[in-house]
Amino acid sequence: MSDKLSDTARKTTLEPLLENGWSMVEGRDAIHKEFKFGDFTEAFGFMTRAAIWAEKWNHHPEWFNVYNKVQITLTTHDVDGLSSLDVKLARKFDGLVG
Ligand SMILES: C[C@H](O)[C@H](O)[C@H]1CNC2=NC(N)=NC(=O)C2=N1
Repeated sequence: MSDKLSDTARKTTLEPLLENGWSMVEGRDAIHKEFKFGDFTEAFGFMTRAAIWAEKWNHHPEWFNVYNKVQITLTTHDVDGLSSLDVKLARKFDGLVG
């Protein structure tokens, strides 16, 4: 389990994600990003790789897929808000497509 992100951590670790396509979800302490791929196979390939990391770190995305798009919301249900695990997973997901 991870603590809710401190104000300092939000500046240092969340800010870079918000400059890289992630945005705050309105009304929730959560971040969101839409990933777009060439087709469904590529999108599902990404989801498969992402799922393996999520399971390894026991931290799971809320996500929605249609064809070549994957919309992802990250938050930590155990603390009812963002934690360092969300930052860690967001960075990993960005890395999988980068
Ligand atoms: C019992 C189990 O460890 C918890 O429910 C984990 C599983 N995956 C999780 N994923 C996310 N996103 N938030 C959590 O609080 C969380 N908790």
